[in-house]
Amino acid sequence: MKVLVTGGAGFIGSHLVDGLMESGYEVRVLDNLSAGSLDNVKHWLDNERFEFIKGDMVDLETVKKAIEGVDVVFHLAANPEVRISAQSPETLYESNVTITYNLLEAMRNSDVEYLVFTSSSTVYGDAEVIPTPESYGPLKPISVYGGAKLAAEAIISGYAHIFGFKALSFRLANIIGKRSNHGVIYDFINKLRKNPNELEILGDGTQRKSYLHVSDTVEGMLHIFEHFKKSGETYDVYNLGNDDWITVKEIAEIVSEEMGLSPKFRFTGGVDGGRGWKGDVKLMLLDIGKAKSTGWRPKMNSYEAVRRTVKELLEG
Ligand SMILES: O=c1ccn([C@@H]2O[C@H](COP(=O)(O)OP(=O)(O)O[C@H]3O[C@H](CO)[C@H](O)[C@H](O)[C@H]3O)[C@@H](O)[C@H]2O)c(=O)[nH]1
Repeated sequence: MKVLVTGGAGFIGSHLVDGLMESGYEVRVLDNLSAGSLDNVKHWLDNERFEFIKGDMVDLETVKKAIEGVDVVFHLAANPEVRISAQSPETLYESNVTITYNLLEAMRNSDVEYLVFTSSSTVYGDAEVIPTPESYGPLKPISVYGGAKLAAEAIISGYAHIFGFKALSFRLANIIGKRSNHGVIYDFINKLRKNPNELEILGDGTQRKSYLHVSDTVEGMLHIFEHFKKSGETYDVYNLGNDDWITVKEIAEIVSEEMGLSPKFRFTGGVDGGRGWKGDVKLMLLDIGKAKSTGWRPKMNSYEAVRRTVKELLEG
């Protein structure tokens, strides 16, 4: 079976590539290397089952070429920064909606059977039900990023029903681990390397979210994909996260402890009631009952995943 991973040189994408290669798939990666790095997949470059294409999905012809001969597409290429919603909405639209539309247009006349998409917990906005199940609605994202992910989910479902392929969306919690090059843990480590005496925390530090290690994420995606293939469904959605959650202040404490530091915490206060930035969801915990009903379980909880990630990022 031949698989295309868009964004396969990125953080989650490269770990997924590892999982697929280890399972014996033929894997092609399409990545524009804007945020990803060849370094993340360099250990596969000499493998005859692996192929790398540097290209931008904004160009439809590039996408059409990349899906030639492919049975399954894992679509992970995206700009993951919720925080640029206010400054660069057009970037988020292009890198989440336009390129997904191009992929779907390319798939119309192709033999691709399955599309797996990484959506986000941010589609739920400030959910009134916590833990939030997939059936929660109406969905009111509070960031352009979350809106763009929801738009992408919606057109994927529409194309799947009209053009005869099957599609699966994962609404991911905050995914962390080795090779991540953005996000709260990465930021805290960099800030403390610059100034070990003081740590700036955006918002009021009470933002509480669920974090899932990338190893559990990839295991979940591959496990649930197999389950989905047997289900006969045209389109389905699964939350992927943890059963617990952790505050930003607790993350700051774990990062400081692992670095052997006791910095003074300086809270910026943030916006809109202590959020790090406009559109930052303050409380996020997904109901992962549906994912668990397939037999998948996260091996690390949010606290363990955070500690492990700090160690991994410090090791470099
Ligand atoms: O220097 C910092 C950086 C972040 N934060 C806080 O830490 C929390 C987490 O922020 P991240 O940037 O790590 O992650 P987000 O919650 O914004 O979003 C992440 O998780 C989402 C899903 O839950 C999306 O998938 C998205 O792509 C991914 O970056 C936020 O409340 C933020 O305010 C700080 O206090 N200080």
